[in-house]
Amino acid sequence: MLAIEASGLRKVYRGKAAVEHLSLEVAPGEVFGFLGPNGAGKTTTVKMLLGLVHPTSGIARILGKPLGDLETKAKIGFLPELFRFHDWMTGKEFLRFHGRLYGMDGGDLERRIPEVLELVGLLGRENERIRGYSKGMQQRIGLAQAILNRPRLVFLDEPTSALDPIGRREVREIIHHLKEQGTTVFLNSHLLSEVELTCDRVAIVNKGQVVRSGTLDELLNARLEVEIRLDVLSSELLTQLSAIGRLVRTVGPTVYLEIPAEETLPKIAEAVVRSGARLYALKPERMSLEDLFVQLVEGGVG
Ligand SMILES: Nc1ncnc2c1ncn2[C@@H]1O[C@H](COP(=O)(O)OP(=O)(O)OP(=O)(O)O)[C@@H](O)[C@H]1O
Repeated sequence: MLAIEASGLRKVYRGKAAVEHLSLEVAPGEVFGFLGPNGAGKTTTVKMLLGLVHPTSGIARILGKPLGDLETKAKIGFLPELFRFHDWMTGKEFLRFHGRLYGMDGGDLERRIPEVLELVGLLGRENERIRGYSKGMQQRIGLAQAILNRPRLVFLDEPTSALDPIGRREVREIIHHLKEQGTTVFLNSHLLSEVELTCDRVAIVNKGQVVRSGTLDELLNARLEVEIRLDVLSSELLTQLSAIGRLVRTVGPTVYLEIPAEETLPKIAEAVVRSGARLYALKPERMSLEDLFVQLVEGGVG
């Protein structure tokens, strides 16, 4: 059973589609990154998956059940973006308040609160008012709230955007811990380097549609940029190399070539040797998620 399965989801606001034919599959236990530029339809998608907004059309199942199923809702956690806290409450009061909203009973809630406080590194600070917490602590108490009900699936909307590098690392560790416990994590984020470090699989969404999805290896190994360092570069060799891959640039006798796969590397070496040039380096580097994101979003690749 998939954690999330969506097919042809569409949401129209006042005649304009915010989400269009969106299909997704998220496996249980996976940390899934959902990426896209501002206005791409990410929040609308999450709201539909959470059962907060009705799709105009399309179907989705969450933990095997149709959208809006009440029993399923009890197994889902959610940390909204820029979560507004009742900041006059102490951390503990805040968690108690949310625990009751989740319908947790007193004994279970009192046992669970110290567990989540420990997990987010706030044990010992629970009797202080949230108003006095740093941004990082506020984000962590928000995370504690999102996992209080031991969810099988957690949606985190930009959980690290307000944090410094240490705060980000802490949130990454919490996500890692959730994964170890088998929790599925659906992460909305603009911070692509974070996503590269955290996620097993990603989907990139643009203008309401998924334009690319897969594991990071599948997406990023699909294109390699190779540095070919030579003693001399003849125009014949440059022509031959340009036929093997896409010429990115040359710097003196060094050529940068984009190639589709590692299997192309021996061809490059052969072409160089045949031309009589000497090969000092043949260095493939995979694209960063940021390169791919910019290419898909700016190039409008479907
Ligand atoms: N309640 C609404 N009424 C009308 N239009 C809406 C509503 N919610 C979203 N939209 C529009 O739908 C589109 C997608 O918005 P959405 O908030 O889902 O994008 P997003 O990818 O989450 O963006 P961001 O990264 O900026 O949060 C936008 O053009 C937005 O203006």
